[in-house]
Amino acid sequence: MIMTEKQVGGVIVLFGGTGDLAKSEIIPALYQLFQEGNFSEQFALIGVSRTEMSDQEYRDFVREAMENVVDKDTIDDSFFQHFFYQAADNTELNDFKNLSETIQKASNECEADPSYIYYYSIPPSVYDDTTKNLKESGILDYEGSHRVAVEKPFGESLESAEEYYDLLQKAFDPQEIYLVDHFLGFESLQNILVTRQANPFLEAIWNSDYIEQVQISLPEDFSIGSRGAFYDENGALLDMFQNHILQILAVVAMDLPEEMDDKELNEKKLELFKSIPSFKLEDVKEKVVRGQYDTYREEDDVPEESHTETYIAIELEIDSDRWSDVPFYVRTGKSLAENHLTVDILLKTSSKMSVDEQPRLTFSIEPQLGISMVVHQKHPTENEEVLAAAIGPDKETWKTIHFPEAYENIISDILTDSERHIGTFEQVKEQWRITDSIRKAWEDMPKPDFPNYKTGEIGPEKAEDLLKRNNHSWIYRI
Ligand SMILES: NC(=O)C1=CN([C@@H]2O[C@H](COP(=O)(O)OP(=O)(O)OC[C@H]3O[C@@H](n4cnc5c(N)ncnc54)[C@H](OP(=O)(O)O)[C@@H]3O)[C@@H](O)[C@H]2O)C=CC1
Ligand SMILES: O=C1O[C@H](COP(=O)(O)O)[C@@H](O)[C@H](O)[C@H]1O
Repeated sequence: MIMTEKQVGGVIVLFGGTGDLAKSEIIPALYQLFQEGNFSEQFALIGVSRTEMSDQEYRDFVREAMENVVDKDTIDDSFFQHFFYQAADNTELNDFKNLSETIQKASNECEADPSYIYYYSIPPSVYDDTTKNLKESGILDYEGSHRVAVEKPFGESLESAEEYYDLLQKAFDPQEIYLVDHFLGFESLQNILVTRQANPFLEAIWNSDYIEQVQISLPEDFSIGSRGAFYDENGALLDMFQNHILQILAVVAMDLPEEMDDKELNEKKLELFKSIPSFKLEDVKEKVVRGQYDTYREEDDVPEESHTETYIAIELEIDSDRWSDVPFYVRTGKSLAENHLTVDILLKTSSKMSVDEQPRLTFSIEPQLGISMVVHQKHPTENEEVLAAAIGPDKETWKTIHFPEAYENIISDILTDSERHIGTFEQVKEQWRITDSIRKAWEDMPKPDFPNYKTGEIGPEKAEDLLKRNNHSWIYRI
């Protein structure tokens, strides 16, 4: 159990309750928290989307979502009694009057506590109307506490993120606003911080004296599926780099505070973001590679001439003494040969002999978990040779532990007023500054020659060249 000694109740309004994210992540996480006994009987969830459905149909939908992730014979039916549904177009104030009635009905039936969470699992384009209508319909005037959770990407640029946030602040206090980046909920990402803090020898080498380069890799072996409309507007830069990748990079590169409390960690992370320079046009030409997989333009809701990138590889620099001249390489893409989330810290070697693999420390975040290391050792039979040998991870320890899913940690934070796995708006603004600088340069460059990589392969050739310039190469796990 990850939440608290105390069970929580209240009302969750899940906007986008029929969408991909609700089905694949949010509902299963809620079920897990329910199963662990974190919810009291006094809780209700209202799914909202434009699709017409009865409460019973929504309960069936939720059951189906659960059947995808747990054995259907083991599902606890009492979970579904807490679910209700309201069809509403979030852009229509009138529909919020119906929503208000459904909230009252669900609250009465479940005797729900007067604590309200509004989860925006909806396209960013409807965030503003949702906030306005929640306020104007009087829902936010109900007695009790009100919190809002907003999915990434938060905004479409620094400017629009500021506008969204201003509007949110007209309806909610800053401490009631949760900007969700679910990667921060990965236990194995948080583990990087704890490992650094708990092993002083690591902090001692966590700098350019010992570290030659860092690689953060998030290749995905699946396509954009049914998310064409959303994806084509965003691309890999906004979908993965602006949020997840920059947050991972911050966890790896930030200075550690003296006290590992949430506030100080967030401040150190903000300092790190501020030390990443914005990209200039020349930097982008040299250090940013984009790609598109061969069949992307045939996907549903994707224009035939789309120039949206489904792949990016970027070399970032961090302007600090700790990281001077250490390149941070990041890459992500759809329809690739690999599927994992891995952070490789490549270490300098003093070995005179040439060894194929460089010494490194690896944090495997998904789907494998754990830490492993490659060190240079004496060759057992050839006295004059050195070989690279792997150490760990300790699979036996991991086997005995249940790792909460990312969304369990995130939702648990929202329910319990914690900010452990939540970033801040100041960080989001810095993330946009960096991202916008790349986008601005792209606007001034000729359109890329897309598509430029084959489904099921490692990505565009130019991504290889990006590292070759520095005599480095990507670590692939195929
Ligand atoms: N899917 C994923 O893996 C992840 C998604 N996210 C973020 O989560 C959010 C949702 O993504 P995802 O679930 O994939 O998107 P989907 O397109 O699958 O779902 C969107 C949901 O919003 C509803 N919706 C859309 N427009 C309106 C409207 N005007 N009024 C009311 N409801 C509306 C849709 O239902 P209907 O059409 O019936 O109205 C649907 O339930 C996005 O911000 C995305 O960036 C974040 C992390 C991962
Ligand atoms: O936010 C997103 O994340 C997923 C990857 O997250 P995971 O938890 O499924 O590994 C990514 O596929 C998606 O495009 C993006 O919107």
